Amino acid sequence: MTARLSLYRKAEQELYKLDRVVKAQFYDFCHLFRQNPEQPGLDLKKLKGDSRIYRAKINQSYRALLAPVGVDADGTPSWLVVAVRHRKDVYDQLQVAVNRVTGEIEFVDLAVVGDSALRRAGITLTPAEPETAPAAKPAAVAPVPPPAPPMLAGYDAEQLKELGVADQLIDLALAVTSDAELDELLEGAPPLSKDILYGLASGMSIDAVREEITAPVRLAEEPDPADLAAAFARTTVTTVDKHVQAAIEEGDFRAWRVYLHPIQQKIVERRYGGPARVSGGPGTGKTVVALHRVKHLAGALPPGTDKPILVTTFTANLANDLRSRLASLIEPHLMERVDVTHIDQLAARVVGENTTQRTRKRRISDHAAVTEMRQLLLELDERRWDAEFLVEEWEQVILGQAVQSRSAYFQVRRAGRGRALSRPERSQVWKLIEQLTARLDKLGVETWGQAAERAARFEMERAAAIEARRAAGPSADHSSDSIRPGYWYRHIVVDEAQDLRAAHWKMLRAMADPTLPDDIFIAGDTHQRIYDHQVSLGALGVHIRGRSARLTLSYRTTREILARALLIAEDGRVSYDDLDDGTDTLAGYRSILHGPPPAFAGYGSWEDELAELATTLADWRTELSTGEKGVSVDPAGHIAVCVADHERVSQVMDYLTAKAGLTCAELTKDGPVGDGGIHVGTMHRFKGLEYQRLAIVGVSEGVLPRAGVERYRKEDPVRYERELRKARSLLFVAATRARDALAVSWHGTPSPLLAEVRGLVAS
Ligand SMILES: Nc1ncnc2c1ncn2[C@@H]1O[C@H](COP(=O)(O)OP(=O)(O)OP(=O)(O)O)[C@@H](O)[C@H]1O
Repeated sequence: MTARLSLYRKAEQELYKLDRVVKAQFYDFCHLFRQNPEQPGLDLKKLKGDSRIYRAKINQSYRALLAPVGVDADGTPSWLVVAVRHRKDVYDQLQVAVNRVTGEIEFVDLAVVGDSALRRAGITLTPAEPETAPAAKPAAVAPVPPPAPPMLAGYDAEQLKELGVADQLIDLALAVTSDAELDELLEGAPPLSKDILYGLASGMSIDAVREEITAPVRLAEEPDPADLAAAFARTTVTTVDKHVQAAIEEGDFRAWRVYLHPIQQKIVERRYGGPARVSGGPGTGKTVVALHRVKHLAGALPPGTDKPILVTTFTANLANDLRSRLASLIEPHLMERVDVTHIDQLAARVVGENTTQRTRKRRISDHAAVTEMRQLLLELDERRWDAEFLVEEWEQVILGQAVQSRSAYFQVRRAGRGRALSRPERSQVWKLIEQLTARLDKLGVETWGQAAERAARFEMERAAAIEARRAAGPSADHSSDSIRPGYWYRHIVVDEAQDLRAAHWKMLRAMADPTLPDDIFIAGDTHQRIYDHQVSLGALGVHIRGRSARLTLSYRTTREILARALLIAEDGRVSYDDLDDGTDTLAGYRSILHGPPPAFAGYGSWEDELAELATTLADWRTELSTGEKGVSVDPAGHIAVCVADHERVSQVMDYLTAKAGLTCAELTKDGPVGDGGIHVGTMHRFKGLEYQRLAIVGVSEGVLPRAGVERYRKEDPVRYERELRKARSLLFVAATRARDALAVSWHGTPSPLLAEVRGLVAS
């Protein structure tokens, strides 16, 4: 071998989209190039504009653009493929550069920039292989329409340069006058330039861009712009070896495993003095960061056969998803060191280990507990209290704050509970809850909240014993101790953290040594909280202050979907907590993906709505399997229907199967059940998932929020607001599961949560 060859990310993405035959010819090209780059068939030539870029022939039509990036210790020259494209799209002006902020190699691609933007900035591209005589692009110069004011008129070249925009793009960026022009300019732009310019165009202030986008990726010292070898060492590339074929065939699906955004990378690799948290809107890669964090931590473990890393999340199906994604990211021997368990399962395990078969109880849902409470109130002929209110009071105040006694309950803060309770009322509530717990006990059952609280207590006792032993010093006699000598886990990584209960946090806190760094890593977004478990981590001993980071760039959802989803989450009146005592926002949350605007439509009846749904799903299925944008997909598992409640799941599935001949699988807590291609489930089940096309149906008044909520409007306004916010978050979670297409519909009167979006669609 006389040359080493690597692939720049952009080139890899271009390859994904090429025809199979060209891909195969590219593999042959790589083989020949590695043998001898100079062989005549490859026709290696420098571009005229940038002496560091060469073009070489893949076949009659396609060219690889390459840059020599240094020589290995054994004297082998190293080359980087920066682009793969049709020869008519190769221009002499293409350039590689070293970014002055990140020090990474950047390939600036003006070939995809729109003509009007190029002309406005006075740039003419010269084809490297002209068909006949060299011609400017475009041939016919249409008069440039009178310029609209430039979008970034408030900024100057020096500012863009300082932020890290690639030099070649600066004049063009300052000249663009519309979103469409900006999209064209940035399609082939290096990632940092893209982030900065989209950030400024979406209204972020220059200081916010500097702080959130540039600062996290700035090298300590300005890099040498001429040192391509050093820049190459800093750049993530794919090595072209026998595995490249598999990588390219896998396409975009592997991207998250290989290319972290520099901000994601920083969060993953940092050493934290204590618990740390990453937040960010849907699809910004929080789970991806959490998984890479596990990889990073697992790679640094001392050898062993134990499982010192816990990865946990809210539900069984999300835990399954994390497990399979992690298995595709890390080596099997590291995977064996990781315990992936959903939080209730973990609590159940702790309770199981600390109790005997005889004292173990069957777990019931809160819903079942409300039914028991209702029965109890009936038997007592107690009409002053509402069963749901009492069970919530128990869950959120008594269990949530680990209130152990009646006198403690008199003192406790009941923040967010709405209705105030006098001392005599608290006394009545306490008594009724005592009666309920006695009743459940007799039945041999407990709620998941009770189990979590018990687990927390067991673990806190264990942690206290460990600390006491530590305080006593190594020479003390521990022979009669019944407690295991150490903490369960060295590192804990939590995903979907916004929905964990206070008791879960207390349990987790007690399971990892609080004196060691990198103990707990938390990923979550409070805008997506769909259960009633609001906590203040600091008060539970999980101190994240000063160790929080936020992601703002969505990799999942198109800008069109995001803009509508934001109107659902934030109507200007709602504020969201940051899992501590501060607030969180979605400021700067943005996407660089484009797609059709989501459809919002109302129908006269449920039957009409279902009929239209069937047509939409059939169209989507055909479009995906016939290769939209040139890439065909087996539509199974890529299309889903989301509804507010379980009853509607059955109605949708029955209709689609019986009347439209479409096969469905129901999304359950353990994932899809059945082998039908279209997944159907309640909004709660969609948490953490994503689909290429998604329909949300039945979004009518009285469904979201459910009709029962209305009675709290006067009775208990705080509760009313809480219910409204939960419904809002639920719809927000649902809408942001869609990658490319979203259709939202209702029959009769639409849900009030759609008011703002419908206003936008109508205007
Ligand atoms: N660096 C990256 N490169 C390519 N794709 C990425 C990257 N980071 C995230 N993604 C993709 O973006 C999508 C969303 O990522 P992820 O599920 O981690 O987001 P999230 O913030 O956890 O979302 P949610 O809060 O909605 O659950 C996934 O398809 C993921 O593969």
